[in-house]
Amino acid sequence: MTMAGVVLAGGQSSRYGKPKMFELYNGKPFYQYSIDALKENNLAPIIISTNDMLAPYFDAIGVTLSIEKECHRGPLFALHHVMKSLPEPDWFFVLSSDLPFVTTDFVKQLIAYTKSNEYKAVVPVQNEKIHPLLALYHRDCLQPADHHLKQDRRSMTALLNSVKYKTISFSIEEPSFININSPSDFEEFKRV
Ligand SMILES: Nc1nc2c(ncn2[C@@H]2O[C@H](COP(=O)(O)OP(=O)(O)OP(=O)(O)O)[C@@H](O)[C@H]2O)c(=O)[nH]1
Repeated sequence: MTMAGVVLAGGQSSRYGKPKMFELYNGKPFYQYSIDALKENNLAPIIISTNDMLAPYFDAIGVTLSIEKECHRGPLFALHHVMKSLPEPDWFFVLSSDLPFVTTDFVKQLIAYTKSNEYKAVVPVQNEKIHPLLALYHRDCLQPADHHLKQDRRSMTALLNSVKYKTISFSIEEPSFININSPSDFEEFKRV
């Protein structure tokens, strides 16, 4: 079984006011935290899914850039684009690029559920909230994703509603879910 890591880093960061994936926490850009959590689980290849405007600013050593022709079409479009361009991997571990507290162990815990052939996605839940942007998708999701995008349905939830997926509950203390949307989010979480 082969598994790729996909870091979603092509958003608009409108709430942040500048491209948030390059914000530094302890001297390291946010997107690098996601790469490291995937790399430390030996996932390969590691893909940064982004667009033409942002691509030149990533330190791309040891990773592959996947550049969307049309930008800002959302995470489902990005995942579909990566799955189509990479015929090899069975599974794709998707992580946003705004998760400076994501852990290697969190990634490892989800990977453990891909051993069964029963599920086409493995998605974590915290406090009853589902987190499709820190989740695993099987290659078999490509066809339903294609179908939804053709109908202009762009949400990951639409995809999840059309495949059998496993949810994994995490405690309220799990820090991996802390995503940074605005400068005030960042200030608050640095304090905590
Ligand atoms: N490749 C790619 N990544 C995306 C796209 N839209 C969002 N993302 C990424 O998905 C993650 C979650 O995005 P959001 O924070 O919800 O949206 P955003 O556009 O980055 O920020 P806002 O404009 O403030 O909503 C981030 O890591 C984004 O970089 C897209 O169209 N393509």
